[in-house]
Amino acid sequence: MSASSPTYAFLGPQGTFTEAALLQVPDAGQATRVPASNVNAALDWVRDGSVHAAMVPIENSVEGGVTATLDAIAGGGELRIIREVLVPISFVLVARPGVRLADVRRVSTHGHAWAQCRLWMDANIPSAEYVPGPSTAASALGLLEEDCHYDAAICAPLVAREQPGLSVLAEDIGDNPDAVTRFILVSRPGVLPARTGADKTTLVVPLPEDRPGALMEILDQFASRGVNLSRIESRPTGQYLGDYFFSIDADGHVGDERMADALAGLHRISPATRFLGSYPRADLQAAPVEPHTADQAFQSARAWVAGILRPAGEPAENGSSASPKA
Ligand SMILES: O=C(O)C(=O)Cc1ccccc1
Repeated sequence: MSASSPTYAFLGPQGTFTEAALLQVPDAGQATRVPASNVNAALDWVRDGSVHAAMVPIENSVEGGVTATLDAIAGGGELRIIREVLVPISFVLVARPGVRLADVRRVSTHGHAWAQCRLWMDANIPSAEYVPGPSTAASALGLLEEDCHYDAAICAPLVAREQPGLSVLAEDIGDNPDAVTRFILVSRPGVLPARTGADKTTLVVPLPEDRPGALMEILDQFASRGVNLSRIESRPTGQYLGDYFFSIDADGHVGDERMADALAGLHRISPATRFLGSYPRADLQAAPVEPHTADQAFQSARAWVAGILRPAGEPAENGSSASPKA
């Protein structure tokens, strides 16, 4: 891995929506791009230093969180999200030339693509059996293999255009024409992306065991500091039945006083809370901030308490005295 040109892993092979997301990263077009066969492999390459960063899907507007990614970043060696990318998604149904829609019995694709084409499938090939694939492009390319055991695949229009061995049986088969998937660029902990004023923070918060109201306490750390949540999902830790963590996206940057204070509160309640990064929002939308939760309000509140604690007559760090002038 050379220091000058970055190496990026992505959920491959070529032609996945994840590759389209990676190509939105300014230097990715010229960078070395390495396809991974699954999200875990891509993230392990980041952890062991074989790549600088990996692009993986995290959430889509129809199915919600991509659990493979939520689980993979929640455990193992620490990782940091340094960027998010939004990709509008449209799907096509492809098959080998000569195969007709009426011939299709088994269809392969990524689970999130299948979930987003359910209505179309029910209306057009109701008896089709689903064959889970590692990615949309992997399923499409699988059709070209000699021993392929399915008849059609759901993938991005680009894959079909670039593969002469595939023909398009149907276009725009997604149930929601406005479907968008969110992808994250993940690196090892290092430099924190600068605060832009329109940022997002991702956290993993283990639910404290057997404590009534624990979830409410967690939520209150955000609510009482004016921090809005844009995603919250519970996931089983896999350790034992009933053991859960929360995967959370919150509006703001750890450099914002209200977010830093909320994180400190979370750490008191759930010390194994994991910080997964603060990074610019893809939509550049700044969250509205009430005056009483702005940085200045936290700073003046801290100064007020410090003044109470300071021995009488001792000047504050900025030289002013805590006691009001007569
Ligand atoms: O399989 C792909 O092409 C991916 O990049 C994962 C995915 C699948 C469905 C919608 C968005 C992303």
